[in-house]
Amino acid sequence: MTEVRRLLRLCHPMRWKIALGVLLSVIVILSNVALMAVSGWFITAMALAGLGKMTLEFFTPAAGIRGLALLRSGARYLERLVSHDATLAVLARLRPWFYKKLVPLAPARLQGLRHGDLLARIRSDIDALDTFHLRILGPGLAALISSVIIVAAFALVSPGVAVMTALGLLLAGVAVPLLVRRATLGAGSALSSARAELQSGTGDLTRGFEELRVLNATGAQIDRLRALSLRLIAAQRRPAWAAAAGTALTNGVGQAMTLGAALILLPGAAAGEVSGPIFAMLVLGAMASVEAVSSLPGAFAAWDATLASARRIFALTDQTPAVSEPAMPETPRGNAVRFEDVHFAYDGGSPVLDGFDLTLQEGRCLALTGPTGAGKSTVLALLQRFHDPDRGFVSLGGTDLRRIADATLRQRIAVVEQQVQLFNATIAENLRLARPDADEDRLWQVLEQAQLAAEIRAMPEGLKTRLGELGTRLSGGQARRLGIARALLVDAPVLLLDEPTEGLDSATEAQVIAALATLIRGRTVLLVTHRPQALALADRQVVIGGARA
Ligand SMILES: Nc1ncnc2c1ncn2[C@@H]1O[C@H](COP(=O)(O)OP(=O)(O)OP(=O)(O)O)[C@@H](O)[C@H]1O
Repeated sequence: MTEVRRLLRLCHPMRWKIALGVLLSVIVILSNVALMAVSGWFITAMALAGLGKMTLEFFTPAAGIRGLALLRSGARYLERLVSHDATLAVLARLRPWFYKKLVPLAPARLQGLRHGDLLARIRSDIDALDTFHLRILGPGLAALISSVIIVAAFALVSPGVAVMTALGLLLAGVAVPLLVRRATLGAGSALSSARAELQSGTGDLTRGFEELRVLNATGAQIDRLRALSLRLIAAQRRPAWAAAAGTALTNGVGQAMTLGAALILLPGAAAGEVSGPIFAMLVLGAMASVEAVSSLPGAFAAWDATLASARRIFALTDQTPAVSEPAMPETPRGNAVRFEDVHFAYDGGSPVLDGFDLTLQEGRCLALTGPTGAGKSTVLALLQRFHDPDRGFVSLGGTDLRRIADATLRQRIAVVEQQVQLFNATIAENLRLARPDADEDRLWQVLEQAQLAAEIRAMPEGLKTRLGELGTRLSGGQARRLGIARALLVDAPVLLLDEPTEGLDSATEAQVIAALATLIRGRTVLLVTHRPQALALADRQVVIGGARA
């Protein structure tokens, strides 16, 4: 139930919109019941008046019927408008909320998750949460409020019919939905995991088109996708069946309520205590009143899946970040880097660093080399404070990283990775991630320094060229140099270079090295590389997992 409380808290800022949606739903339900009841009364009264058995003032009820019909349609339209607006507002709030929660968890706590799984949580699970107030919270409240009003109104005319209606509504609004919920128990987690699997399978297929074609493995992947689709359909089947059966049962209860009202009123009608028009009014009113609870079986069918999605989301956001912000942050004096007796292992694994020492003086460039798996990237990760050492400390300007605020550290350290992360935006936008206020002159300046300006000028749209997903419109060397331009824009005094020329041919490598030579000037640089050309940039080389050079 804690998930429900937490979902309610997330909906809290939208409470007035949600309340307005509920109010409009109540108006729809009540106007419908009133419309049926008044129509029943009116038709019977007209018939009796036609037989000369009563006199009838025609205009008021006829106008009332028209008014109720208009009210019902208008309120239904507004209810849809308001409820969907509230849903979109909730979703618009949930996505950034979730993303903000993820940021401090990256990368340490998200490494175990596949890209597709994360995407599924951001997309499907968050989307599934809209069910909570659109199909569960709103209809549940509207059902409760309108049921109470209907029963109270019936009680004024016939306590017997009121009691029967109350029982009918309890049956259709509580017992039937509980049955539906029982039938769908466990289906929710199957559904959300099938959805996530399909999403990540589709992602693999679209990202890996080229490789799959070359490997002639497209057929197998499509079969996998088909199997995942069938799994999703199978997972959807049970909740769909249960909801449909629930609707049928609810309608059945509605028919029984009609019959029940007639049976209760018959003796009174026979004795002349209940007039014909009142008889028709109550019978049709009882029939229509089941609408108050008719959406609840669907709501309960969706309940399990919604809670499963909520659980998956909260499981992620509840994780504590791998590192915490200092209570009293200090400003590092200078930019020298030191690792002192650093011991580190990834979550319970075997030690990666075991008493590691390193001194990098301010303004120097140190190359870190060593065999694969020796821990070079781990050293860079520790210096970016993605993790804290298990023992020993890492310092910048003489201050332990644990005492430096995250924002200060990000201003001090720029990174150029082997795989430069580019976004499906323009070149200018990709650059301005590093410095949103940089003007065009500044962008061209860093592009010149990164030896990329001429190539971008030759593109028809220049800085406005869109890079495509993951920067696919650029060659490997261009992407690297764009990464270097971005790092130049950060203008941080400390620079981490992780295999910046790996995988490039020697001509492209020479271009990238020239760009790097500009970038590292005057900065404190830790360079991870095996490439002799890149090694030449360094003043000193340290071999990790081997002898000191
Ligand atoms: N996120 C992680 N979780 C668990 N173990 C990890 C993680 N990242 C790296 N490792 C392990 O830590 C060890 C050091 O890895 P690291 O990537 O730091 O080495 P490296 O020297 O940079 O290797 P390479 O030259 O291949 O990039 C390896 O055994 C690796 O499997």
